[in-house]
Amino acid sequence: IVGGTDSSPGEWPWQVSLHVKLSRQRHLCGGSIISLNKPQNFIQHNPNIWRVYAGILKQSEINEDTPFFKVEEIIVHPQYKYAQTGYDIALMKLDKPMNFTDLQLPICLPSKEDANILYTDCWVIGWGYRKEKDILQKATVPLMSKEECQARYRKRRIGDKVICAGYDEGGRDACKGDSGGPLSCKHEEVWYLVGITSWGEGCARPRQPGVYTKVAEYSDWILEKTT
Ligand SMILES: Cc1c(O)cccc1C(=O)Nc1cccc2ccc(C(=N)N)cc12
Repeated sequence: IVGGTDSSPGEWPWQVSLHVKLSRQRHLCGGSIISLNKPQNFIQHNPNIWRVYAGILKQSEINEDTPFFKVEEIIVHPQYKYAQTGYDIALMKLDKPMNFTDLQLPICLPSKEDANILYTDCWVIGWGYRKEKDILQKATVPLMSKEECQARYRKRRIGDKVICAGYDEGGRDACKGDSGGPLSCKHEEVWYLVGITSWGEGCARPRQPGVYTKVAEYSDWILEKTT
């Protein structure tokens, strides 16, 4: 996150840190807890190198004694190639059910009908660039129309299944390492997973907004894969 501020304990209980454990272990990207039913027919993606840390505020809280979830199965959207061409969404089935606490809770999924709601209180969070931060960073970002976003990214196709957010003057944005994390919007006292941090040209540059997977456009797919 660029231009953000420190989060408080329990402020974003749906945020998780995805670590990869090979010879070394490190934070790779974010993710969001959504409460699913029984997922099935998950495609394998070498799930056993992943470690999911929930209820974490600082990366320094993580050590060899910190509990984590293993990933039993991963499903990546079948049309995903790379972030810029969309379908940048994946589901991870944890190896055991998560008990919810004040520090680890699911966020609500928007329904397809919610695709046109004008959200005005949206935040992007993560432990990503710049300067890998210890404390989970948060930054509020205004959503942008598809037309304005397309005008900012002439060489790219900005379709209906992404949502853009950012400031024309730049300065506040998600960045590498925040990928997979939530664009959370509060609407009528409820938080919704409106977007998934996907890509952007650089980070927090003027007139180069952040591009997020528009979750409302995938609610059918998510439900199809998890019920
Ligand atoms: C390619 C690259 C780096 O190598 C290092 C840092 C940033 C970048 C980059 O151009 N953009 C990015 C690379 C990977 C994930 C990103 C996620 C969000 C944003 C965003 N601006 N909302 C930019 C990203």
